[in-house]
Amino acid sequence: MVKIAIGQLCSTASMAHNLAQCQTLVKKAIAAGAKALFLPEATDYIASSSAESVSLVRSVQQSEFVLGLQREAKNAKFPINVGIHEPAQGGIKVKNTLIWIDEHGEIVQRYQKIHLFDVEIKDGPVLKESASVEAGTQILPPFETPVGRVGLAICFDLRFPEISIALKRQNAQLITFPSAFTVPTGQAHWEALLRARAIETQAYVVAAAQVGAHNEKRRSYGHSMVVDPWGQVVAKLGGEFKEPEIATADIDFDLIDKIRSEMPLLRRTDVYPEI
Ligand SMILES: O=C(O)CNC(=O)[C@H](CS)NC(=O)CCC(=O)C(=O)O
Repeated sequence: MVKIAIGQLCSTASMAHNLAQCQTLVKKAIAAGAKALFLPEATDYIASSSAESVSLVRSVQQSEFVLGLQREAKNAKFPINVGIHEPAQGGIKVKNTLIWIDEHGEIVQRYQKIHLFDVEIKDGPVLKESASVEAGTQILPPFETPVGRVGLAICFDLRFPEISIALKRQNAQLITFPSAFTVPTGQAHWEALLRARAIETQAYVVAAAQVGAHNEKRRSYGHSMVVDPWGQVVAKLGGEFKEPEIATADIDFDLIDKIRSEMPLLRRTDVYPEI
């Protein structure tokens, strides 16, 4: 059994301000006895346009935000999973990535978001992530951490169960979906999707989310949560932003093993392809 924390905040275009919010979250997570902190998608910044996003991006070696979090991780010997932006080749677009900073402060794993959020919902959000973001092309194999074997995915990837199924096949015990969901799609789908991914993978689903108004145009749904491998919501935050908040959950490895042995989900790869 090991405790994890999810952090919920409202990132703006100020990386210094976002780092300060994360430093608060690290303190709260450690005080609560957590052994790792999971932060949302795009925690380094949320811009108000594609052009602003491209103008803000820095390499990890030059990002005050990432360097600051690496210092936190190293000083406290405390792993941090955080969604950031990184420059793409050519300097025209950015990558939407998720990095694992280990207890030595080193970036040891990196996943690049595969599915980009291009939507045009009538009377709802219109967003074209692909205007500024380059899509990833690989599912990252799950990796060992002090809080279990972790598989990485980001936000809109949640709607594509293939990633979760592939991570489960490779024995992930925790699957992350750091997010910045829109309010209407969050109200309609967020919890149902997260619980479905947990139930079908029999893994913990760890979903740290952005919350509140980032700028005049963008607001996120919040409701960060952790779902256990039986589909129960075991940690949950709200949908209003007042201050950076954490919630904690115990990761019970025996529960994962018990559920997987009591109800084996053996795939019929003779009927449909293995993912
Ligand atoms: O823009 C950034 O910097 C950070 N990226 C995001 O906020 C992304 C792309 S706009 N948001 C989503 O994928 C929301 C998905 C969603 O809301 C759904 O699937 O319903």
